[in-house]
Amino acid sequence: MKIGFIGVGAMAQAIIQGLLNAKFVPANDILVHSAHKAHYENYAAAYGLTAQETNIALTQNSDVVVLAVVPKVAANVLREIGDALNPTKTLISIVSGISLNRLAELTDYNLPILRSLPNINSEYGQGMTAVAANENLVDQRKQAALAVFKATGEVSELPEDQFAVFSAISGSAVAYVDFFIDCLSRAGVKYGFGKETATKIAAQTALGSAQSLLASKKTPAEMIDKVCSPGGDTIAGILAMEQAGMLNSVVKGIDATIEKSTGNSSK
Ligand SMILES: NC(=O)C1=CN([C@@H]2O[C@H](COP(=O)(O)OP(=O)(O)OC[C@H]3O[C@@H](n4cnc5c(N)ncnc54)[C@H](OP(=O)(O)O)[C@@H]3O)[C@@H](O)[C@H]2O)C=CC1
Ligand SMILES: O=C(O)[C@@H]1CCC=N1
Repeated sequence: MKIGFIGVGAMAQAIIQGLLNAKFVPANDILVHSAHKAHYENYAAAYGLTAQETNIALTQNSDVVVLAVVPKVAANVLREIGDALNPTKTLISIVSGISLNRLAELTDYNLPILRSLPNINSEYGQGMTAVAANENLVDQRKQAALAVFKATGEVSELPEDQFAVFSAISGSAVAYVDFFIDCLSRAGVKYGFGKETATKIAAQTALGSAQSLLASKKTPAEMIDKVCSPGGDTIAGILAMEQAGMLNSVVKGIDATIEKSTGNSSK
């Protein structure tokens, strides 16, 4: 199976590296093209991928075409490759905010299309990807498209009307979780730890907490209660964080993320 990536930015590279790590396909079966020749050619050369001169050539030579450009250029790229797509090829979009119907409208209503929203942790096989398939993507072809993301982490099939929220609490939330880790690390620095040491401690604590939460099948609140010894230090910290508006700050951040991706305000 030849997989072509239109765009080799941050998210495409994370998926490609995840696929290479998983040995999903031979490196030269991954085709790439992007806006800047030096960028996609150097990237292809570094990892043994196959560079393509144009988006159209990439589409013609791929079984699966992954649209990995930013939303504002996606429509033009889809119009450009429309004639090179046909129902024997699967179109996968990772573009935030573009519906299955809009993808078909810009190309061809007969195409098998998978709308996806991955996250950057795909690079290390720790991704979390939402997918929605159109009615033309079924059976083996659908399984092959899902396999691209299963090779790089967890996959959840979701109705399209949940994609914006998913994107906020997963795609974008990688940055928010890292932001929290950085906050812990800076607090460590305030009290004299070196930044590198503090970050390692905070990151391992976040990793261990997430793994323990999933393994325990308990709720986050139950895990919090186990850490808060009666009359102890942690409950004092939780109360101070809440007094500073922790929960509201996070929800406001998610509101802003959803508003940006949909143009709709929840208020
Ligand atoms: N970053 C993330 O964590 C996530 C991103 N996404 C989605 O992924 C998409 C890409 O985001 P991201 O990787 O962050 O963005 P980047 O800006 O890092 O990458 C965009 C890529 O598009 C390429 N490009 C621009 N114009 C064209 C064109 N006309 N033809 C071919 N390639 C073109 C650029 O080329 P060049 O490199 O040569 O300049 C670049 O490689 C977005 O739609 C975003 O919504 C979804 C989930 C998570
Ligand atoms: O910031 C963005 O627009 C993309 C979508 C989800 C994560 N990154």
